[in-house]
Amino acid sequence: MQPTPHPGRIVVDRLSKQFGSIRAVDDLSFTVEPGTVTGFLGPNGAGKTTTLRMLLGLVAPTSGAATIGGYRYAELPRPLEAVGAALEASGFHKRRTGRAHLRVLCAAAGLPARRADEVLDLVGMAPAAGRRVGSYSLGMRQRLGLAQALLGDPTVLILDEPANGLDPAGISWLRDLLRSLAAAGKTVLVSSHLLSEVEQTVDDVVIIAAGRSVRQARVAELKAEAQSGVRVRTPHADRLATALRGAEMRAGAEPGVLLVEGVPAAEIGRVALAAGVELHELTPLQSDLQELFLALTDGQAGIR
Ligand SMILES: Nc1ncnc2c1ncn2[C@@H]1O[C@H](COP(=O)(O)OP(=O)(O)OP(=O)(O)O)[C@@H](O)[C@H]1O
Repeated sequence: MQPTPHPGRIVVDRLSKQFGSIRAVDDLSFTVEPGTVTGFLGPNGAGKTTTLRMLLGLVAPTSGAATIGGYRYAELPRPLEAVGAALEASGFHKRRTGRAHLRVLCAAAGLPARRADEVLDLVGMAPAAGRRVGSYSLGMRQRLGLAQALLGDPTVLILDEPANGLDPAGISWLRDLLRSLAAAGKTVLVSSHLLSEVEQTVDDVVIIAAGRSVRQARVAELKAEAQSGVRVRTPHADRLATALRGAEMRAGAEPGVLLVEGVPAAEIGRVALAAGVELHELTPLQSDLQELFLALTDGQAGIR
């Protein structure tokens, strides 16, 4: 007998979708674990939304399977408690208030009406709960979409470009919310076409281009790869360079500054200490994840 999968585990297994002559998703496989925030990244047209729609049973796969806790969406015993999703911030009834919109959904799902106010509060929309959705800004509609996704207190949260339309304070708020949901054991999958937008939010990334997986990794791993060196300032640059022999390095623009590639800052510190070299600065240079993302997806970009 197969072991029962964790109810929060998402498994995408050799998933493909053909739309006429376009292979929107092509033999894609990945797993998303509970307790993590995973970024689902790719350029425009890469196949992110199509994949999420297949996960949510809104589009039938041409082949392969996408399951949540071992079930295809349509087979989930209690879908609202299993999965909450926000695909796009439209499709709201413009003349209803945010509160009324959510109360209709509560009634349909057998949830108490007060749950509408609880989730509006959770997404910072309590002050606008009584306003018509038609008067909401894009960012407010995004928050309402998120509130809707959270209604059933689901184990898994699937969000398509949730940061769209949010201001910097909103993005930072979203980051904290998603991190706290993951810390509470939920599975969070968020799509984005900007790695830089989600790099501080996500633990893992699945990067796709032209419907295919190009990279799956921990963000920390990608950051280490994209790391563009360590700046070291010392009055004994020559001695340090000798002690670090073998490492790739060049002199910085200022005297006493060395730029070292491929050796972590901690290791440079250790070598300097062992060699009795005084350090005045040891700075890992800003990694440029977006550059790495572009390099990974280059030439296979989305628009087909
Ligand atoms: N219903 C459909 N009929 C035909 N083609 C479709 C359909 N839905 C998506 N596609 C095509 O499938 C490809 C993938 O689209 P998808 O919306 O999944 O990409 P995406 O990664 O979400 O892009 P974006 O970042 O621009 O939202 C595109 O070429 C798109 O035109």
